[in-house]
Amino acid sequence: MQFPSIEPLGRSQRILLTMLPGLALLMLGGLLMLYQFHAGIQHSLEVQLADKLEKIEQIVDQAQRTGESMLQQPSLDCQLIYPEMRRQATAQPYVRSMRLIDHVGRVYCDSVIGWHAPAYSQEYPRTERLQLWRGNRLSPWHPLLMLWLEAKRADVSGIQVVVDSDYLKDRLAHLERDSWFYLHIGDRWLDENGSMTFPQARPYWQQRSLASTRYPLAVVMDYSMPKMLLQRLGQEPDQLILLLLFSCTFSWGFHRLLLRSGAPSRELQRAVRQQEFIPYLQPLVDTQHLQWCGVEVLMRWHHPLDGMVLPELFIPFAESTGHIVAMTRSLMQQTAAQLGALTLPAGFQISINVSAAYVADGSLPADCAAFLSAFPPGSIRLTLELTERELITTGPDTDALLVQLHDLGVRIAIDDFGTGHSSLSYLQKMDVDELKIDRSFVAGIGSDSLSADILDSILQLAAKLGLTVVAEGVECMQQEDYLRQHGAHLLQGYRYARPMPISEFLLRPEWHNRPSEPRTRAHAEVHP
Ligand SMILES: Nc1nc2c(ncn2[C@@H]2O[C@@H]3COP(=O)(O)O[C@H]4[C@@H](O)[C@H](n5cnc6c(=O)[nH]c(N)nc65)O[C@@H]4COP(=O)(O)O[C@H]3[C@H]2O)c(=O)[nH]1
Repeated sequence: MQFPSIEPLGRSQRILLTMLPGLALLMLGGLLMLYQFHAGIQHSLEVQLADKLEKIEQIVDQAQRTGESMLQQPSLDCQLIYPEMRRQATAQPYVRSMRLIDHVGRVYCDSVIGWHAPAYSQEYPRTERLQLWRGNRLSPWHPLLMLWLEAKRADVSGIQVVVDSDYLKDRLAHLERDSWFYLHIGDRWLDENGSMTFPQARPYWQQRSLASTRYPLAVVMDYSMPKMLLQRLGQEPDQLILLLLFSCTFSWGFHRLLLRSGAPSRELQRAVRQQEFIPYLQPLVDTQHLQWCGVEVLMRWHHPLDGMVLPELFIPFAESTGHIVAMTRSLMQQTAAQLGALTLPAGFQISINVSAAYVADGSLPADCAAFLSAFPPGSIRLTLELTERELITTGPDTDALLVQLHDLGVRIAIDDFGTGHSSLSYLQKMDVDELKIDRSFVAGIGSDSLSADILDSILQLAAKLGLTVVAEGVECMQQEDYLRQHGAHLLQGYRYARPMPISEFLLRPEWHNRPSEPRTRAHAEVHP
């Protein structure tokens, strides 16, 4: 058996230890997730910047093409060119108006109002290729983009192409919150609402910009990475939920691992300390009246992880390592504590399995005395069942021990009689009171003639030696009838009850409602 183990840690220490790896995983996963989100956001911002810059460059390209086409006209005399200027300003997308500037720096032809009266005319700066204006005479608060194209000809200095800021702001607009785009030209900024502004100085906000390689302009973005990360987390909660689930599962797995990490021997010691080996009782039934007149105490391991563990999975290991002594002592103490407080029927038999290691240990008589002292003197019949699983060393020491035990009123039974090769030699060398016929022989009743013959022989032998015979594994009426007719004294088996916890045993009416008078007589009759 693989022994599950719980280290001797306190509950809170265990919980903390269990949570730590989960928390570490959560933090690591969280950091990885944030890193992934961060990289995704950065990439998306770069893509958006590039996209907006490209769209704004397309607008400026269009304005430049329109201006250049005007400058290529053979004559730039205003009266001749004005209809074409007007037509171009109307027909070309994004272009709002155009102005031809003479070498003095005055507007002499405007696509909106035609040729200028000198009073209206004004000087325009002709050095900046691109400028952002807050507005002009016609719409003073409506920002405009001015593109200056110098003409390499004698009759004109150049042309100014005006682009409405509405087209630009539309290109800057986007849906995401927590980021803000600007068009930056010279020392001026146009935001996505179409206002001339400066980016606000906000704590924790960062800026990225992408400058055009063809024009003196840049698209700038103002953004808050923490806010964008939170927003992304809100948009994609499934990753976080998955991470949480994974961390919890990891913690749980670690918890299981922690519980299973001890060595088998240490685990048995721990289980003894925690009183996880608990007594189950299976009734012994007298063949005369078929009434409950005693119990066999059977060990169960109530493991906190694996639930109820049957003895065959841990007893052989416990016997080979010697832990069985402490385990049986604990079982005896628990049984005495729970049954000793009750008023049991007189002569109530309590059979306990005892391994060779306990016989050799030397503490057995004292433990039996302590067990008996929990009950009124003479009220119970303590029977120790010695199994043949391990060889019990016979000799003077064992003889002395058996004398000591008999002096205390303790009876000795040989368990699983007939299955091992030393059964008969035990009978010869030890002062035995009871034989327990193995359930394999009982199972053969009615079907296997060889088993029935062996069973008959054991019953005859026991009768000759004056020993009590207990038959285990009685499951049906045929077996019960046979055993009653052939001289067995006590019966044990699923026909009457399976092993059960003491609390359940105490609730069973079978041992409460026994008529005391016939029982006592029967007892006297069946027990030599
Ligand atoms: N098929 C069948 N089985 C029945 C029937 N009636 C009883 N049994 C089972 O037969 C076993 C009787 O105990 P055992 O011969 O002393 O055999 C015991 C005993 O050798 C050992 N054991 C149990 N408790 C202790 C203990 O406290 N100390 C020691 N050293 N060994 C123990 O483990 C063995 C198995 O114990 P359990 O699993 O409790 O199995 C018990 C019991 O549940 C039935 O009608 N049909």
